[in-house]
Amino acid sequence: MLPTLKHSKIDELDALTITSPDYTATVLLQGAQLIHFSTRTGPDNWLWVSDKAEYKVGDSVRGGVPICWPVFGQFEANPQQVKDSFADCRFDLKQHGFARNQIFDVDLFNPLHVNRRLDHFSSLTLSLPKLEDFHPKLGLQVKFLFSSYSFSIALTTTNHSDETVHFSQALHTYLPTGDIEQTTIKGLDQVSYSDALDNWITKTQQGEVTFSEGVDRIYHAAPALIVVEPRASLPQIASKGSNSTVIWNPWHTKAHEISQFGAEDYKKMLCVETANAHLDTVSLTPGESHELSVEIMHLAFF
Ligand SMILES: O=P(O)(O)OC[C@H]1O[C@@H](O)[C@H](O)[C@@H](O)[C@@H]1O
Repeated sequence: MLPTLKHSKIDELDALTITSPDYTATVLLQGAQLIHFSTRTGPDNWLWVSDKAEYKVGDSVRGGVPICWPVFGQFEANPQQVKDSFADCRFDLKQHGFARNQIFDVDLFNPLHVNRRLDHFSSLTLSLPKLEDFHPKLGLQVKFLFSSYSFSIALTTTNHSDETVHFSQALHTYLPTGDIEQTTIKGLDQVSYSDALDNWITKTQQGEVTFSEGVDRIYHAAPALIVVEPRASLPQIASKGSNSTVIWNPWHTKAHEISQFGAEDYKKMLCVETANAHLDTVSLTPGESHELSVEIMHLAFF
């Protein structure tokens, strides 16, 4: 049976749900935000979404995979060339850009792709509509691929202006965990990072990443990662077009500063973000495109 696409409303927001016998995925048109993916063998949501999530126009939902674009993090913390590229931008770039609050257009739903290994995928392609007065002129297309064992999200940014544009971005993936204090991330040993909670000092990761206090770090590399947590599943994360990885958990100490976030939520989530952020930015000459993508598989489900 081919996957089907159904439109629904979650409170104020339009959602598209793709259903096949092997998997289910739900994407919000606001922000092209994936909020649910599950498979027959991994039936719980692979993404963390806050119980306090609000589905309101103009507010990014806390959870799933928000898209930070065309600027990651606080605008002022970006390199000067990014700030210069967006100096005349009339959209709100204070934190994580503005794409996460925009309503995307649906370009295409394709229920069946087959790869060389004869795995079946469906795809959904959304794009940022042409925005009046968006300067510099950048296009953004978001393509989701769903299969019985993985999902991927690819952001393609195209420079339609007549000058070089420098930007930053992230696929801000929220993952669930059974217990943050027993969660580790493998793959970042010896990678240097900027510690946002310690004056942006550069440090070097020793061994696996563990969580016993708030973590807000930008690692200066994007290797393949495995998240090890107490439940049986082991998300494996592969990135392309990315040179930085953001790891974030606000802990109870900052929980109250985060919207749509409960006091205890930090125990059950972590963010592993596929990014070009902080010292790492993308530069596009006129007419050039760049693709950033993440693929998540669950090893234990094979
Ligand atoms: O509350 P927001 O805007 O969704 O941001 C959440 C977090 O996003 C992370 O990517 C940042 O590293 C954190 O510093 C930030 O607090």
